[in-house]
Amino acid sequence: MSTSKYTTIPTESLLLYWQQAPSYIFLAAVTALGLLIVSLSSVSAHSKDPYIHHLRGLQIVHAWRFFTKRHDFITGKFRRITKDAFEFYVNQHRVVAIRGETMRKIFYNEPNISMIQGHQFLIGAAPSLDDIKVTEEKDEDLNAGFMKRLLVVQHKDRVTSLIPDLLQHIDRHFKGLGKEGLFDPFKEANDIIFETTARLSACRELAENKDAMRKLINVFSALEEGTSPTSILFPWLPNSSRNLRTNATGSLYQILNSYVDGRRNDPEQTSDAIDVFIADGCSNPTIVTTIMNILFAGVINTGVNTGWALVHLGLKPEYKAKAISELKSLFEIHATNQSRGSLHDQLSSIPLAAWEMNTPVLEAIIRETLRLTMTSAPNRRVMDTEFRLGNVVVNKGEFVTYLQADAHLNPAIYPNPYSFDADRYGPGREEDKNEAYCYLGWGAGRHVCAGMKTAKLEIKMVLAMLLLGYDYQVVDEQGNAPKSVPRVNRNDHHQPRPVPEDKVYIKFKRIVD
Ligand code: HEM
Repeated sequence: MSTSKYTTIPTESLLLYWQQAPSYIFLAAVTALGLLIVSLSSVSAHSKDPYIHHLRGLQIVHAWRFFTKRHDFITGKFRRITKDAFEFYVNQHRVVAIRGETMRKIFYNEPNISMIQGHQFLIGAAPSLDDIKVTEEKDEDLNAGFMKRLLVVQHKDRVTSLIPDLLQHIDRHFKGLGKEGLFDPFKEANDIIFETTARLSACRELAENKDAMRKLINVFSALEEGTSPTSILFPWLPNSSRNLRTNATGSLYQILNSYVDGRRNDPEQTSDAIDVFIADGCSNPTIVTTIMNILFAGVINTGVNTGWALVHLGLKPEYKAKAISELKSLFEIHATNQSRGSLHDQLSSIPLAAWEMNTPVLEAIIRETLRLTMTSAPNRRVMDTEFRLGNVVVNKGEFVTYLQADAHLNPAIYPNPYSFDADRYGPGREEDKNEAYCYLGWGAGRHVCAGMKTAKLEIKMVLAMLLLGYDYQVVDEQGNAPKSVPRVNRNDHHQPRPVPEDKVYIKFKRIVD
């Protein structure tokens, strides 16, 4: 009898053994083989450009780090090299990472590089009806069509008429948390912004339906989970996260489509966005795609930055006091006899123009919040002929990536860059003018955020409601004041919340009726 602990499989039974192997063994083997092929095939590919540092080693390892630890990967590599650009490969596609003012200026100004294609390939996550084989009519430039509809959604008359509703949504949400207690600022800010963005971009029935809101929020989280590095780097592998993504997009379509149908069948026409789109002759897929994209922009950026603004103000009493005083003086100027009721009624008396133009303290707080949060990497794909960034050349079809942290956390531009200091933009300092395009919170050059006004209004309204309606402090898991400002999870390029060890809460007590 053999004493070996290993079983020897005779060669002739290997085939049989393989055929009978459970499917996960098969999957693992296919994965390993795929990894090997991808790694080996890209290991030696590199340009001879003397201005670009070529990352040696297995390209799949670099690509993996780019998708899982993007911030650490890019900053770590730049720390070790002297050139201002390095290249690596993602699925055979060359990606060039750049740094410094000269290349940043060209990156943000160049017309022939595509932001959409850059983000689609190197970030993913945005929902697309292509994933569920629902087609939009393609007779218009889709991006131009989307921008046109975004203007409709953000038209000042519509937004003005919706201000009372938006404030009521925010107030109702906060009231739902009770008179005092603890909440997670990132979760609640995310949910509130989701609701207000749904009110702005879709219709009242959707924003007021708590179940539908909850389902949509869950679907958006599933979309993020469905954009795993594996699904991007090994698109040919059977992959559960891709199924998750397809299912999530399917549910998203179903929910939003039912509201579009609902409005189509309702004889009463409102000024809600869906009705305006229907009146403009848009098809259901076009309307659903528009709402999905606006919600997505709101979810990934507005929610997380609102959460951070609440945290920074909670930790900086001097800015909190300044913000409260600014809001109270707006009240005094704009309050009418009719607006002496609840907090949201009172805030509704502040006109849109005043929210936009007469809130310099809140503006500076948002600006500084974004500088600290928005440190990930916008991406571009070269569409026409080669793209020259000074001496660095990127060819048609290839990608360029620029880490915003290169500017936002650069001590030569923003002294003491990790500290929250909303006065750094004021007269005499103006640190955001220290270099060209060194403030990138809302983008720059060719791609400035098209939803900035909406996002700012939403953030200001949430801050106003919490600052005027509550006493609040930021506390850690033990209920104590945190010893330092929570660190941003800079490797999360979807929603940079605090790193898990620095999780914080808002301890609140309502002080108005
Ligand atoms: C605090 C919230 C937000 C922040 C910080 C933010 C930031 C940005 C940034 C940095 C860019 C440029 C990206 C790049 O260069 O690759 C951008 C572009 C864009 N954003 Fe926002 N965004 C926010 C909210 C929104 C919202 C709510 C919408 C829609 C309602 C929106 C719509 C867009 C669009 C359509 C573009 C592309 C513009 C273009 O193609 O030129 N954003 N945003």
